[in-house]
Amino acid sequence: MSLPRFDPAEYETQLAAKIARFKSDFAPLDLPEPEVFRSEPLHYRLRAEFRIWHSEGRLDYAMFDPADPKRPVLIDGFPAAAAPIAAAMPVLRERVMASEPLRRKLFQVEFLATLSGELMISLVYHRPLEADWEAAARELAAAMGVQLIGRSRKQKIVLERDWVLESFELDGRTLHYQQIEGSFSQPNGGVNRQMLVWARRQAEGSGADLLELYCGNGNFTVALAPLFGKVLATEMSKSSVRAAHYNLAANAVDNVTMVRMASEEISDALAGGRAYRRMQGIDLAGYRFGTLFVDPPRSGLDEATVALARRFDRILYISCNPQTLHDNIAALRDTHGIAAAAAFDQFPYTHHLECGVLLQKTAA
Ligand SMILES: C[S@@+](CC[C@H](N)C(=O)[O-])C[C@H]1O[C@@H](n2cnc3c(N)ncnc32)[C@H](O)[C@@H]1O
Repeated sequence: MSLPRFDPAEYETQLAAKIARFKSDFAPLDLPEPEVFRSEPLHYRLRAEFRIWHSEGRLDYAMFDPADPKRPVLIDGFPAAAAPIAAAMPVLRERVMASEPLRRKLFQVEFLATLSGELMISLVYHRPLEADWEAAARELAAAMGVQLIGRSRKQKIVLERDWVLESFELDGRTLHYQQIEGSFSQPNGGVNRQMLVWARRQAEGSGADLLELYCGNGNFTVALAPLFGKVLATEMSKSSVRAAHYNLAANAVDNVTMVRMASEEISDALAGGRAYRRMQGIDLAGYRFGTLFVDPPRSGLDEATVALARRFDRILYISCNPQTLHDNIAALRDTHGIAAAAAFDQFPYTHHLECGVLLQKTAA
């Protein structure tokens, strides 16, 4: 693997190759023709991080080629970066270079942007940060109009807030999402919107109640909840659960119960396993679950969660790893078949492909 080349002239050819591979790998599982959702060919990434390379008073953004990981590749810009990041990169570099407290032992820079135009920048150092850093950082944040965070070992300085607020229109609603520094958020904002639209289309008319696992900051929860009676949503990360609570309130979604639980734990609880303190007050018997929605990490569904999924009539599955998606669908093949499929090009110019499938029960 090497650093991607961002050449829009190659975009369609590369995407066609990924789709062809998806179709042939999944043909033995009777994959229906997938709907294909394209990315913007440039400026699509809302997250980016770069090492900082110091040389004789000069600073450069650097990336590392996995094929040659010791040699920094100095870059002038990053064509994949969303507009707020692309505009901020040269300004930040000049300002940091001109300021001793901001420049000294700066190791890494992380950007998190939103479609709504907000930007947060984390400056990561190999030294403790003191008052002179904070004074210079406040000036920088005000001049650039961004959220700024300083981090070093066991230290995190947040000047105003450690999150940005995403907002966009979806099927006639304006949705708002808090996205917290260091927590998961979808990297390609345009493709994420298309995933939400597709997932809503698959869920339409399913009624009954929804169980969602791996809900993160409630990205899909907020979009899907109005299509269901009640929703039980679970996620493992504390900061994501905090953001999810904020996002349910910010979008006036009031039919969701959120629990911080690993998928293995909720699968165990629903299989009648041990009593979990975090489930106290939740009337599991009061849910009429018809749909399971999952968006797991690259490792896919664990065995207990596959066993849980088997009990659902409809499984809506978003996956960032076709290999584990394939294995999970193969494991469910005796009870479920693929009713709809989609390919979302979240990661242009790489071999990665995000996929969506709707699995429907074919046998008890
Ligand atoms: C691909 S992200 C999807 C998040 C969310 N659906 C979204 O669209 O932003 C996967 C999420 O699963 C969570 N996660 C990872 N392992 C988990 C586990 N064993 N149980 C529950 N959640 C887990 C991560 O914290 C992360 O938020």
